[in-house]
Amino acid sequence: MSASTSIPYFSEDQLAGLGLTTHEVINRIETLILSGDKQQAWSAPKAVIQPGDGRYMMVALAAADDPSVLAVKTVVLNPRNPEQGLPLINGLVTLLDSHSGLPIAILDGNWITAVRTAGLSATAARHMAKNDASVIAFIGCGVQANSHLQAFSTLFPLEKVLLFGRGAVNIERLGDKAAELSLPSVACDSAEEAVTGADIVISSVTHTGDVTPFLDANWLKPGAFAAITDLAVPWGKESFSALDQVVIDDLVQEAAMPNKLMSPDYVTGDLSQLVLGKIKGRNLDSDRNAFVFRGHAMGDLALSTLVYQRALMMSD
Ligand SMILES: NC(=O)C1=CN([C@@H]2O[C@H](COP(=O)(O)OP(=O)(O)OC[C@H]3O[C@@H](n4cnc5c(N)ncnc54)[C@H](OP(=O)(O)O)[C@@H]3O)[C@@H](O)[C@H]2O)C=CC1
Ligand SMILES: O=C([O-])C1=[NH+]CCC1
Repeated sequence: MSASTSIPYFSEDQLAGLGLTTHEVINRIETLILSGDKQQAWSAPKAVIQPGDGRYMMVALAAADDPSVLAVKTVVLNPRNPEQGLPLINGLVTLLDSHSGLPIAILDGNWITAVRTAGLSATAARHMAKNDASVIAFIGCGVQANSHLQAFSTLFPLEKVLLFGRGAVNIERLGDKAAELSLPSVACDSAEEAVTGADIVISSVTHTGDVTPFLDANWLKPGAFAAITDLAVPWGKESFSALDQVVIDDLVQEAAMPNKLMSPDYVTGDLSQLVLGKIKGRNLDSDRNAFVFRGHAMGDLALSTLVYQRALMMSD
C-alpha cells in the first residue's frame, strides 16, 4: 500500500462541529439513492454476528463512483455497555477510494450511526408523515432518540414531546434536550399513553436479544407515522397489519436476512422506491404509516462522504 503515511481520523466532536443540517443529510441520502438507481452507487446486505449473549456485531458496505468512495462501517452493540458507562453501540467507519482501494479517512462510527439513522428516518418521514405533525413520542430515550429529536424538530412544527423509557437518567436527558429546543416534554406512565398521544412515534429500545414485545401498532392514531429503528423487536409483529403503508430500508438486504423485520405481506416497499416515487408514502390524511428498518449502508456512505467533503472544505 502506498499513498500518505497517516490516515486522517475524525472524532465525534470534530464531526459534530461541522454543523451539518438535517436537510443536507436527507438530500445526500436521496441523491445517493438516485445514483444507486443509475448503477453509480452500490450496497451489500449487512453481515451480522450474534453470539447469543445479546451482542450484535455488524458490518455495512457501500460504494459510489462520484465521488469515488467506499465506506465500511463496523459496530458492536452490547446491551451491557451502558452498565460500564459506555455507549450501547461503538464503532468506526473506514473510507477508501472506490477505484484504487487506497485509504481516505477513518471516522467515528458512533456519531455517524446516530445521525445517519435519524437521517434515514427523516427521509422516510418527509414522504410518509403529515406535514403538520406536532406531537412526537419516544419509546426508548437514548442516543437514537436524541438524534431523532434533533432531526425531527427541524422538519416538523413540533409542540410537545412524550417520553417513555426505562431508566430515569436518559428520560431526563431527553427532556432536557427537548427543553433546549424550547419544547415541553411529558414523561408517560405507559408506552400506550405515549404512542396513542403522538403524531410521530420513534422507537429505539435497547437490543438485548430477548425483548418481549410490548408495543402495538393498533395504538397509533389515525394520521400517525412511526419510525421504528429498533428492528421492530419491541413491537407485536402481527399488529403491523393495522398499518396502511409500511416501508423498510432495503428489500434486497431484507431478503438476505434470516430474521425478518415482519411478514413480507405487510411491506409496501423500500426507501429507494419511496424516494424514486415508485411507491406513495401517504395516500390519505388518516393513514397510519411506518418506516421499519435495520440500517442501510447507503445512509452510512451518504453521511460519511458528506462529512469528509465538508471537513476538507473547512480546512481549505
Ligand atoms: N436501524 C438502525 O439503523 C439502527 C438501529 N438501532 C437500534 O436502536 C436501539 C437503540 O440504540 P441507542 O439509542 O444507541 O441505545 P441507547 O442505549 O442509547 O438507548 C436505548 C434506550 O432504550 C431504553 N429501553 C431499554 N429497554 C426499554 C424498555 N423495555 N422500555 C422502554 N425503554 C427501554 C433504554 O433505557 P435506559 O436508559 O434504562 O438504558 C435507553 O433509553 C438499538 O438497540 C438498535 O436496535 C441503533 C442504531 C442504528
Ligand atoms: O445499521 C446499524 O448501524 C445498526 N443497526 C442495528 C444496530 C446498529
